[in-house]
Amino acid sequence: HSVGIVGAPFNRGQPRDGVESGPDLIRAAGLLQKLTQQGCAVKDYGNVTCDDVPADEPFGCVKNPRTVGRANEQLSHTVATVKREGKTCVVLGGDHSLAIGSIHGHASVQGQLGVVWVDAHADINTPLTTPTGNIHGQPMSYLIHELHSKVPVVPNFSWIKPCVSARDIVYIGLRDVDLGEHYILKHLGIKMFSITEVDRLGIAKVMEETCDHIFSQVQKPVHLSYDIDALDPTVCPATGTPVVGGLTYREGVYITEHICQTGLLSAVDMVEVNPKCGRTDHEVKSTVNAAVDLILGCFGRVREG
Ligand SMILES: N[C@@]1(C(=O)O)CN(C[C@@H]2CCCCN2)C[C@@H]1CCC[B-](O)(O)O
Ligand SMILES: [Mn+2]
Ligand SMILES: [Mn+2]
Repeated sequence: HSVGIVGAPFNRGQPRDGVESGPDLIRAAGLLQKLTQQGCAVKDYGNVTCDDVPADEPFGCVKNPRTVGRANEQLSHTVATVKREGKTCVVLGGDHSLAIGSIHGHASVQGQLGVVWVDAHADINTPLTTPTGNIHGQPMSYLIHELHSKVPVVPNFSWIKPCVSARDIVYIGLRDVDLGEHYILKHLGIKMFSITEVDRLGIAKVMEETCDHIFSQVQKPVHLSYDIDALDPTVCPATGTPVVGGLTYREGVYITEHICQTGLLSAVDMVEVNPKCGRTDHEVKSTVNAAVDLILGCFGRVREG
């Protein structure tokens, strides 16, 4: 595997400090060395700059729109460069608003994508449905063709062209979905496996059905957007919006191993690691180490050795 690492220390998509340290914490835990040891060719593209845009007043409810929009435009260009160089792109977050730039840049080079969104949350609020105004709860709404007419043009977001079809999306791990999001998911008929389905079917069947759904019409490159809060807070406590009853470590890793085996993984985001949300050093380490292991699973690490 040829891998390009991009740091996206974004924190303006949500209110908590600390998530901007995610990229360098994950690097410090040895991600690049471990990928190299398991046979990957790894290139580090450094961190995308995301300086605060001055006077970044809310746009309706939407908070920090200009800063988040500008940072994602930069990220989109960087991800496109990594893809043009023929590498699988790994974006290290940073909050989940980075999926705007990551998926946009990916699609600008690869065209039609399959998106697997692993998360406790759907992150599909529009500027008009968001209960918090935090853009990390909204990224998908800016990217989906079928929602284009429902999303107002936010300052510094006009560069975004919708690039994902509702039928090419699968959610895994949902357990905290807002009313407006649930309406959107049902109205668009988006495939989702909540934690209830994971319990009912088992993770192996969930992954089999996920791949059947995404590859039903045609094989396409896969964008895996992995929010660390999909895993249970006992495994990954150091995150901004923890929700009880999450995926086990084993289920989390199984997802990445299965996606790896398709041979179609083209980009992966690893987001929402926030060291300041860990109460002890052990909690931070547990969260960061899980993030590293999930990424290693994307690139061929198998637990049997
Ligand atoms: N839907 C949300 C939004 O702010 O839009 C509301 N939710 C918090 C709220 C707390 C009270 C019970 C209901 N949930 C967080 C989520 C965004 C998560 C972003 B992610 O990147 O962590 O997934
Ligand atoms: Mn989440
Ligand atoms: Mn998320």
